[in-house]
Amino acid sequence: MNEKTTADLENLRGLIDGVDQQLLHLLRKRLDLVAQVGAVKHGAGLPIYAPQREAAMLAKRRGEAVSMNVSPQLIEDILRRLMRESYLNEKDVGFKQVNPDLGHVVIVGGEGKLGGLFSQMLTLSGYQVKVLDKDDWARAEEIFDGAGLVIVTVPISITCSLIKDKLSNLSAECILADLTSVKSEPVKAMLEAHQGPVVGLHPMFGPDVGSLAKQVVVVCHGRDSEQYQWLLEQIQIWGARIVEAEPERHDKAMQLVQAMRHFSSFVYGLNLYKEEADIESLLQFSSPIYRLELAMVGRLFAQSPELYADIIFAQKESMQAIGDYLDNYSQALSLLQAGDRNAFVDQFKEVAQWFGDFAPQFQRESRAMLQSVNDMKTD
Ligand SMILES: O=C(O)C(=O)C[C@]1(C(=O)O)C=C[C@@H](O)C=C1
Repeated sequence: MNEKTTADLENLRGLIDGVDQQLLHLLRKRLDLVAQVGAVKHGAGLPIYAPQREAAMLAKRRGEAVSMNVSPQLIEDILRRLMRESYLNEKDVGFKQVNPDLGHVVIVGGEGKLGGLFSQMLTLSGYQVKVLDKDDWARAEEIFDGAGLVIVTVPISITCSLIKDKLSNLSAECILADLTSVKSEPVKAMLEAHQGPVVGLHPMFGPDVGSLAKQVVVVCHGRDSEQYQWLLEQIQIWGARIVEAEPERHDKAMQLVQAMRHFSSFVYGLNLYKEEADIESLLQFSSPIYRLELAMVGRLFAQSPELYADIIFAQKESMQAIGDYLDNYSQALSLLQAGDRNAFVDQFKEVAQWFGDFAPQFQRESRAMLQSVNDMKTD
């Protein structure tokens, strides 16, 4: 680089620094305004996530961007990222308490991560939360006394027996709920053990989400739904969407969404290990989509084996779904072994047709994810 180029670059970079600093001041200003919105919403009991406002705002800013010759996708990306920050900041103000007359809440297994998250959200909404963990059963009577809501969040393998053995003496006004990732058996166990209101919940997210905005909570109604309507409203104020489902339909979906999905990730990791793959060089040669795939598999092994064993072993019917996958894998492999390229292409087309409009939709969604993966690269 000659001296002039160096000086020009230095000058321009100085100006860019100035613009970035202005951006920073604007961000601070936006965060302060969002904090005020959070306080207003808290007072009025409005949900943290306002999809209509977001859609209207994004459409306007996109239009303005076009007229200023700025990419509309750029402003949308930036605003979506800022709104993610808003969810976190608005959360800190706390939430309206929908049912101030409720007695305290007991979280059975509250030292677990999901239990901890619910405990935090309920506390931020003004409820008194007591945790009952495995060493506290000697004090159980005292902890349950006066409770308005008991939430069970213990490993799936012990959920039903715990409900049956330990939760059959709750008062009839108390709401009994669970957060288990299968629903048929736990809801049945709760209905058998308890006379009062019963509801099965399945939060479709992990405990590290930060905010519940845009997350989904599946609800399986048990008994006396009018008694726990406030709880569903409270969850919506936290920003989550409620999806109602019959326990059987939910559990069937989980065989594919959870058991089969996690099991194939497990086998993928097992295979890399047995093949003695060199992760460093896989990463070096990986396309963004492969990196994403490796991240999806690798993150499994950063978590608790018991948790995944619990999910995978939860329903014996999952074995059928996993067995079908193995059969399809073998059949597809036999096309390859037979060198039958045409049959592979035909099969591909058949599946693509079945995916229909979802295929291009998933392609668009993954494009945005892949760009973020690329943005995160530092070398
Ligand atoms: O306008 C609101 O209701 C806000 O809470 C602010 C804001 C934003 O950051 O602009 C954040 C979350 C909502 O989903 C919509 C918009």
